[in-house]
Amino acid sequence: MRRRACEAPRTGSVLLTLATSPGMFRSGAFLAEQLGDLRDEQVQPNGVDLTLGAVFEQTSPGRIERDGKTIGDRRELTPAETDDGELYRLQPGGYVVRYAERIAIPEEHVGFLYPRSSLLRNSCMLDTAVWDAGYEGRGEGLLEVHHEIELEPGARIAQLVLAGADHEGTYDGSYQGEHL
Ligand SMILES: O=c1ccn([C@H]2C[C@H](O)[C@@H](COP(=O)(O)OP(=O)(O)OP(=O)(O)O)O2)c(=O)[nH]1
Repeated sequence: MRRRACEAPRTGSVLLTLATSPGMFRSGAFLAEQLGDLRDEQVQPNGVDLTLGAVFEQTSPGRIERDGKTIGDRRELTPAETDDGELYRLQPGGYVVRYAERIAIPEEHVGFLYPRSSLLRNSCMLDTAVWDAGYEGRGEGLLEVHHEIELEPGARIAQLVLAGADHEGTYDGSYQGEHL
């Protein structure tokens, strides 16, 4: 049974009550079942870890207009061959990263992506946006590097969580089906 906010008990924490109600945030196991094809270590209690698929440096300006947008050109970086295998060695700056996993946000849900805390602890940040119901593709984010870091291709860098959500229509934007 779904509980409306106004029906939440007055004792205890309302936030805690809502966050644990059925239909709110789904478990990592539930999301993993939707996505399939994940390594065991990617499945977390509350979400699924996404891994580093590709890294790009933007090379020309983009544009956001009132009606429409242009994404700037970019250059894909090649990881260095090291004694420890392939590594991206990233100097401070901003990089567009593409996640390796094919994401599909089921209807009646919305996705939120967070950086892995080890990135933050290494002076890096991943900036992310909303994952709409019905979106399918391999998405992208902005990696801010504030101190040089080495990242292995396929390393876990982010965690996707899925929440139950009302919506009208499903995602039909320009990124639908990207990089599949
Ligand atoms: O960090 C994120 C967040 C979302 N997405 C995916 C899922 C989302 O559904 C889709 C579109 O995002 P958004 O709606 O923010 O794109 P937009 O800039 O508004 O473009 P459009 O209007 O073409 O959708 O991109 C990402 O790749 N990275």
